[in-house]
Amino acid sequence: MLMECRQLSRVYQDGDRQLQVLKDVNIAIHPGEMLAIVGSSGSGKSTLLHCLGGLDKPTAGEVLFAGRAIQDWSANQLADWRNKELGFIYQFHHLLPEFTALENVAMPQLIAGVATGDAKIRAEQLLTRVGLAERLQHRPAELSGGERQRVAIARALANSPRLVLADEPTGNLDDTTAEQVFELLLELNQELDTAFVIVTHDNALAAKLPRTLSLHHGVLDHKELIA
Ligand SMILES: Nc1ncnc2c1ncn2[C@@H]1O[C@H](COP(=O)(O)OP(=O)(O)OP(=O)(O)O)[C@@H](O)[C@H]1O
Repeated sequence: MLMECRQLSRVYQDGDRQLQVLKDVNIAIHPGEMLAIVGSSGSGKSTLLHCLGGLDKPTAGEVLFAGRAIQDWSANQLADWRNKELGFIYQFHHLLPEFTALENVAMPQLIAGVATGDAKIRAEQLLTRVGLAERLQHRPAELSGGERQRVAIARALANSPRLVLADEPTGNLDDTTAEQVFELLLELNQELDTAFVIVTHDNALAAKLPRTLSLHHGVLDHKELIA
């Protein structure tokens, strides 16, 4: 199993009130699979993704990556793990504005200790794969919204992660561009050994994926059995 949540709960303190955002969530994510998490606004989707990515800690339960409980790790261990094993894609691209597309995709590799020349070669290959061979030297402000998300996708894949977590990756795009970017994610999942978890409120896009989990007020619709 690549990643698991077991009886995951997250409670936020809201003044003197307790807000239960996730309740006893069980999920098992297999290597290389692709799944969507859907649910209405406030149902806990982003909180779940943050718990999977080690950006938020569960109040109760466990989050396991390759059998290891990540909630016990130090901030340094988590940062190193995120850099090497995970990729993140957000609704807004979060690219570094003063750097070119090529430099943005090379950056996670440089942080991981890859030599500059090798990082640039891989960045060029990835950007070519996502259709941006002619845009390597452009800065984010010189790219369209769809192109920026393609750079963000290439960046997320730069260190060959085992898992990509995407929070509304097409949420800021028009329908046609959203569909194209979503198709690209599907193709990349087929080509690579990388699992993708995609949070979306777009049920039509989610329906294209082999598996969809639905959150309602922090509870998964169909509780999954852990093997
Ligand atoms: N750090 C926090 N402190 C207190 N409450 C929080 C915190 N983070 C999220 N919440 C609350 O938890 C609930 C779930 O939020 P979350 O962002 O996970 O929902 P979501 O399904 O991703 O929503 P959306 O689709 O609108 O992004 C919301 O009611 C939110 O206000």
